[in-house]
Amino acid sequence: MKNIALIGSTGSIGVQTLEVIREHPDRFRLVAMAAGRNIDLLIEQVKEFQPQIVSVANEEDVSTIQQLFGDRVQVYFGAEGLCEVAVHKDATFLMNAVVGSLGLIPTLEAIKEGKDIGIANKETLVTAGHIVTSMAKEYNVQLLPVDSEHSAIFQSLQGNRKEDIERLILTASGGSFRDRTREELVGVTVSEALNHPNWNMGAKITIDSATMMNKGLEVIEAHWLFDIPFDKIDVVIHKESIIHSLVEYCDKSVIAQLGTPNMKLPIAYAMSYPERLEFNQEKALNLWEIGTLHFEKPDVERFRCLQFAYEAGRIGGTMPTVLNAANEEATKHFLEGNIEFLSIEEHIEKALERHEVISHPSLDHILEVDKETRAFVRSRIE
Ligand SMILES: NC(=O)C1=CN([C@@H]2O[C@H](COP(=O)(O)OP(=O)(O)OC[C@H]3O[C@@H](n4cnc5c(N)ncnc54)[C@H](OP(=O)(O)O)[C@@H]3O)[C@@H](O)[C@H]2O)C=CC1
Ligand SMILES: CC(=O)[C@@H](O)[C@H](O)COP(=O)(O)O
Ligand SMILES: [Mn+2]
Repeated sequence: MKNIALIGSTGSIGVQTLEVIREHPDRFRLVAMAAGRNIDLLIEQVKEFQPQIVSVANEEDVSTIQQLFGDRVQVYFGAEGLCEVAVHKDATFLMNAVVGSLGLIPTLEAIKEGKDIGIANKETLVTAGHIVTSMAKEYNVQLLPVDSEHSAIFQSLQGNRKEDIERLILTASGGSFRDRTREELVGVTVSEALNHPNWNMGAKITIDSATMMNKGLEVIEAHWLFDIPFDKIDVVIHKESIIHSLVEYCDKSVIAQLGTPNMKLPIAYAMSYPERLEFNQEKALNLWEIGTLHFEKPDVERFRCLQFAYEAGRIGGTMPTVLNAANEEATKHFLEGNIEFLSIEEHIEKALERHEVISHPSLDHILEVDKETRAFVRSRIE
């Protein structure tokens, strides 16, 4: 039995993590969970999974949970609450399914307590990948990829030697606006941007997918997870999202992982690695039905965020922190209807241009740069 702590239980990855736990009660038990503001869903989850502790984003929601569950559940809130859940004494595995760099501190705290981490929350690796990976090594904990592309790479690496890797190839769907020209992006609406062709995900990552910042963040995520230089990480547009990513080896053999677009597979693989769980209810891949798969080179003039991410990743230090923080802030304002879709990349570009990079940043530097970048983007928008 593996005891799981889950942060981000009410989100897209969180809900699917709970489905995996529900379908495999002989393998997993939920002992601690954290949500943000979706208290109605959290209450249903607490009733069903009966964790020992829960956390919510806001203090005013604590009493609602306490009144319903009394002494059966301890209730925390805010950033400290997220950490309480992440380090719960009975958990051996943390599923980090929150969105944004707020996942960083709970991840580091869980690593210090020796928990293995299922990492869906890519922003944590983008903003402070050097700290997360070096601490994971120091405390001998596993960072198990949940992001579909990184799970595919992880699966394609099994049984092979790291020194034989020639190249990682990340696939990208191209997002909601894959077939539009730059001119056709002027004035696009939030609901158009949220209409991802293949995946049903949270709002922030769906917008990231439309700007292709998602793929940029994933390039940096792959760099840290697999310790591969940026020159050896490529992106290919593959509109069907059937091949989840590929690894090319020195003999030019390419190993890929395929499947229907379904996040439960990578979630379960991270939780059960190195074993695989049976999934009888999920739709199997039917290549006869699919027939044809397509591949294209991404146009970095059209998808500028992908280029920004490569540049920020190569510069390193605090540059990826700025990339991530500016993107989080600008995307939030797009979702709130305050800025145009194409302004997202402008705000990120300006934040990157003005930043004086710190080459080997400490955690304090990262937190300060994150805060300062968000304030800069906010001030431009206001
Ligand atoms: N969805 C997907 O298929 C994939 C997602 N990912 C990555 O996984 C992560 C999660 O994505 P996704 O599930 O789509 O996101 P969602 O927006 O669906 O869920 C985010 C979760 O974080 C919680 N949360 C937000 N703010 C706070 C806060 N201040 N305190 C505590 N909890 C908070 C939300 O709580 P609440 O809703 O209650 O406010 C929710 O549970 C992201 O980093 C994303 O990039 C990676 C690959 C695929
Ligand atoms: C499911 C998943 O891992 C997402 O990150 C997905 O890959 C987004 O699709 P894009 O390829 O459009 O960014
Ligand atoms: Mn992905």
